[in-house]
Amino acid sequence: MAPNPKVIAAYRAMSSLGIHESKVKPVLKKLLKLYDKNWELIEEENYRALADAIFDDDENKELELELEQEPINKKDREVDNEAAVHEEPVRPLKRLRLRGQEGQSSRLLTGLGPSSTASPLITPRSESGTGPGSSSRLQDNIVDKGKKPVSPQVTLRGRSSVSERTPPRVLFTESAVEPGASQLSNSKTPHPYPFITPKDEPIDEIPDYEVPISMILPETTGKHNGNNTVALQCRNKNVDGEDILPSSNEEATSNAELASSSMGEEASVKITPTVGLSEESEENGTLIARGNKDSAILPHVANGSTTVKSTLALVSPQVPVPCPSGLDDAVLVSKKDGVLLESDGGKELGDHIPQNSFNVMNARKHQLTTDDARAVCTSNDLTKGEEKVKISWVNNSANDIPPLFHYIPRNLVFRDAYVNISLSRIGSEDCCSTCIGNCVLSSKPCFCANKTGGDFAYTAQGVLKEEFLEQCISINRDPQNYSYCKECPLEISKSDGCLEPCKGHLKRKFIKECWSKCGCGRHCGNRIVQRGITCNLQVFLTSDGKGWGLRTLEDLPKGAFVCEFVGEILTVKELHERNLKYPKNGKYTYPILLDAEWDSGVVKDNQALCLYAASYGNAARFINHRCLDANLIEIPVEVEGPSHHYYHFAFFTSRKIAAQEELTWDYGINFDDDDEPVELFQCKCGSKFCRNMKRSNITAYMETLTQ
Ligand SMILES: C[S@@+](CC[C@H](N)C(=O)[O-])C[C@H]1O[C@@H](n2cnc3c(N)ncnc32)[C@H](O)[C@@H]1O
Repeated sequence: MAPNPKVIAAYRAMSSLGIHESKVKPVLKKLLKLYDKNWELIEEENYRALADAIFDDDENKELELELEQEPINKKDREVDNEAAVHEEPVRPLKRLRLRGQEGQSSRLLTGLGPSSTASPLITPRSESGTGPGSSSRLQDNIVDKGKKPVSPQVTLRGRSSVSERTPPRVLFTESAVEPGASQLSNSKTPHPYPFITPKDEPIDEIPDYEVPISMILPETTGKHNGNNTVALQCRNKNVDGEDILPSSNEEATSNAELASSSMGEEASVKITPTVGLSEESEENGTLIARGNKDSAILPHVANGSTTVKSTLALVSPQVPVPCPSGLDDAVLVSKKDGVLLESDGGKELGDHIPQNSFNVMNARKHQLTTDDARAVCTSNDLTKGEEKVKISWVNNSANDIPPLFHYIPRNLVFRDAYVNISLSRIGSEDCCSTCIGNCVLSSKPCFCANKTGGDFAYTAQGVLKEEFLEQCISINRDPQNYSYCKECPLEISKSDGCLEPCKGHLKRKFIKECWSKCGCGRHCGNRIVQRGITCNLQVFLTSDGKGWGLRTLEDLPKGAFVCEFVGEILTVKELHERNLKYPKNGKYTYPILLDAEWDSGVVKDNQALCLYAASYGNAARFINHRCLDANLIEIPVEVEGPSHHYYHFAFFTSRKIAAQEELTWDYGINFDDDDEPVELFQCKCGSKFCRNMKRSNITAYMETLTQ
């Protein structure tokens, strides 16, 4: 193959600085990966980024050597590094390195050097090595959850050691912030969410967005009265005031409309899940679709665009609330015969646009008035009426407010994700079209129970069956339950041509719920997650330094559905692009991979999906991590169709939970994995099984040295 002229030019430029080709090659490779092969960035200022990176690499090696020789003399270096942070230029590579040093100097310093490949690695990572890939993961701000078994600490019920439990599903950025500090505080505490910088803006200028919904479940039901002023910690009511489950089949209403509906297999309306925004259009508040080839089909929005008014979830009357960066990211559009639709109410504006164009959603930036803000605060409902129940929040001082985000009760496609929901894709074996009433009460489980081993996952009381729950818990704790893709979409998404081996995906047990193509009624007991949140939750500031958390205000039985993790549906490629973008904006992310079927063959780009809740999400974004003995467990739930590329990520209680207890789940982080490319948070879960103990102790020890 002919040598790439750009590469040759880079070698030449470095050679003129006296840098040998052998030094340039590995660093250039990393840089190409980091910049997504954007040569312009590399060539800029006569290859300054490349030269910087090579010098950094040299420095790293020197420091590494020093560290080996002089482990205790760390304090001086940290002072130097701190100074370097202050004069740090905006180049991402350098910034990342320095950021890493703050928390874990020696580990990240090896990121670019060949020394990192020298250390023997443990299965399965041993196959991959840590050379180019590891630093790229750092630069991507992606932390995969290590899978390698590490020093066993505790053995649970004869299963694998606690520290082995490292499901690789939640991705955190290293810029995940130090929680707990007030965003509005004027103290010197580091700002917990750097992208939410209070500005001196009048409250009237707070931008607001109306976001049309892309995926609407048929059971989206009543809203509570937003005018109610709710005292903190009051019990929420299901607004419909209805029993969640009917006590008998007779009570259950059949879904006759659908079963006997004239809506045939092809009667769906195509909804484009995506739209791009032009900067120009954003400025004047109108979002112009750039178009997208993919479509989703939704049966229940045949009358056009159903919209959800999504506004900033939290405001304070005294405080100007800036719009977090990226809030413009999730914008969806619906297509209806080329008619221009206005997002509030799906009103037709009458202007026809060409058939092959997607609609313009008038996502005007609403001015949030002081009255609006006051209403939000007095109603103290994080959901702003989007859920059946209110979710209150409490703080310790007027200055503490949870991070700003758009509350959405259902996942929304950001742009490219292929979420094909159509009646025609639901085969007769994927639904129970002949059922009537409540399937769970029926003597013979219907087709929908096949996916859960021929029996329903739920009891007639609407909680998970003990056996099913225990199986899910044990699967999550057993590292044997990982499968590995031949070509991992996560690696492919980096599109740098050098694929690392798949790091493994947990093979989970799915729940399949009855849905609209089923004959049963909306009160069927096999429809739990699709009903949304029904329990009484509250967001609160934790007292142990984890930042905001979510708790229950009522006793919850074992196996009860609490909430699903809701966010924007991104392709992993889009996630990668965001991660490259966000360091610039100082934004943190916490995506969840929907990776249940990635090992099943080649997964198309637009089908490798994740959920991203930084800008658009629900109450689940406040659930903190607890190692191993968390009181929630995540279970994938199939609702709208048999696809396992898109599914719901639902949280159920893994034991009885008393009112006021904080809700936690195990993010699956392997804190002991020295190969982890980025520093996560210092775990303060308090569990006796805490996997971060070793590191906590080391950090505490290092802190005593620097005092
Ligand atoms: C999904 S958010 C949870 C909500 C978050 N506490 C907040 O204030 O918005 C994840 C972040 O919470 C914090 N966190 C979660 N679990 C933690 C734990 N066990 N110890 C310390 N921090 C934790 C970390 O900062 C992490 O990046």
